[in-house]
Amino acid sequence: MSKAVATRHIAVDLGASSGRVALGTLEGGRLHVEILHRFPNGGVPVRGQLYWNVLGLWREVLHGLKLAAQHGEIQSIGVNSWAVDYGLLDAQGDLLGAVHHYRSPRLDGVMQRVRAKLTDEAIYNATGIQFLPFNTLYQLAAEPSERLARADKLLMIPDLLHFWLCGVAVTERTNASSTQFFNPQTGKWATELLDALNIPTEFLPAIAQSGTTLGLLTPEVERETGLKGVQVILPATHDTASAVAAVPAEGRDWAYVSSGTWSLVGIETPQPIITPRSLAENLTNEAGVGGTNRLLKNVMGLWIIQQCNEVWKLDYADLYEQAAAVASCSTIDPDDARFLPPGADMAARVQAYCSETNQSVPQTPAEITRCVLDSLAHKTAQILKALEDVSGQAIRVVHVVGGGSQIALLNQLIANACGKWVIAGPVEATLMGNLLVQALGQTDLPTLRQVVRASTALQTFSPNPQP
Ligand SMILES: C[C@H](O)[C@H](O)[C@@H](O)C(=O)CO
Repeated sequence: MSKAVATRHIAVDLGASSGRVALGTLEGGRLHVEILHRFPNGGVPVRGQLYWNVLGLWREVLHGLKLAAQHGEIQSIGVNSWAVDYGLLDAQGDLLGAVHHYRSPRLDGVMQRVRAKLTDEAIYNATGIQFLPFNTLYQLAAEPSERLARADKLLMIPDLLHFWLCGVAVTERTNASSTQFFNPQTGKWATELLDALNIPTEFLPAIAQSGTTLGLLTPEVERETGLKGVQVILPATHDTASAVAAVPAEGRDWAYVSSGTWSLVGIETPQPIITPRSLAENLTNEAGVGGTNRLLKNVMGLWIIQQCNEVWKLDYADLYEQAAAVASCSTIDPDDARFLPPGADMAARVQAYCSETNQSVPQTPAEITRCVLDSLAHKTAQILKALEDVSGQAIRVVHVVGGGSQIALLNQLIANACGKWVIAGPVEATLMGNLLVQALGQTDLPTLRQVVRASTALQTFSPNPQP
């Protein structure tokens, strides 16, 4: 596999709290990643609702591409982001209004209304997706029908940026699978669910696989950035799918935690697992690279601590060091609905949960952080058990990838709670997965993961009772 000639690719990774433009160089079976541009992201509150500033993100992406153009010849570019959110375009290709944020209050009660109309079995059997109030299915159900009637195209966030980059409008499969109106068995949109809710389906684009070449940058983008002859190639556009592709695992007895704002806890299976048991566990089946299935569960993740720290303004490394020094006390269910919306009162919500459940109430930032990390570790252990039961696959090792893999305390707590070895890294799994799918196409995952292993230093945590 080791090619003598280096190839160079650009990955754009848009996360809920920040974005990056990175340059990846693949040479001799190793991938070198250089982050050229970092920028903040977040919800924009307007008149009681929450939106994404996609035009601001686009400006940052263009700036990153200008920097990339100074690095010589580049073969391709691909964009990934969080899932479920979308832009609507009119027949001229112009955005129809602002792009809604999945944590916006417009979704309050919508999932319940849809579930009262369609049975859980009908939705789950067609899609295999975890019931989460922000899934695209419920977002479309919350749209005014006049806005939907004017829409000519629905594009998920990375697909929207690919459209702006090269003028081609498709939906990449890993992101399509997050919507809860994609059927992973047929590989087609589950239009019957939308029909039943009187939601039009004509605006759904064709579904394309990761590794597909969409085309060259438009002349406008070339002029704006100075890049020339760069192909837009679809990575796994759902960030979690890119991260899972870059899990440095071998064999089959492993699970992953893609650890960041969200904690995505799952395993890879050859086929979707859609059974009464997987429905009862509310497990999700999202598409992975190379036709794999990601059987996983969303856990609220580091979001709770991030929101607390918006107020505390502490250095994260110091905060985690202090949290390691305090004793475990109480635990919360991180997926309790109260933790989903943003808010300066997040620490108070954690305290209220502890008080309502008759546990001791953490007081200091270190105690609250410890409580959240302990809770994430316990939740991870519960989900791994459910994944083993539902799939029949034994899990021996847990790979923690993404930004959260740098938190040694959390890795150790996960190892302890699960009684399994944890291998931490790479931190940049999403960028690596994105870049390697561009570089290697629909290659086999073992080859891709071999490159990740050759390019990354990993850390191992053994399960023991000491945090
Ligand atoms: C809504 C979340 O973004 C989504 O469920 C999760 O899979 C993700 O993309 C985390 O970045």
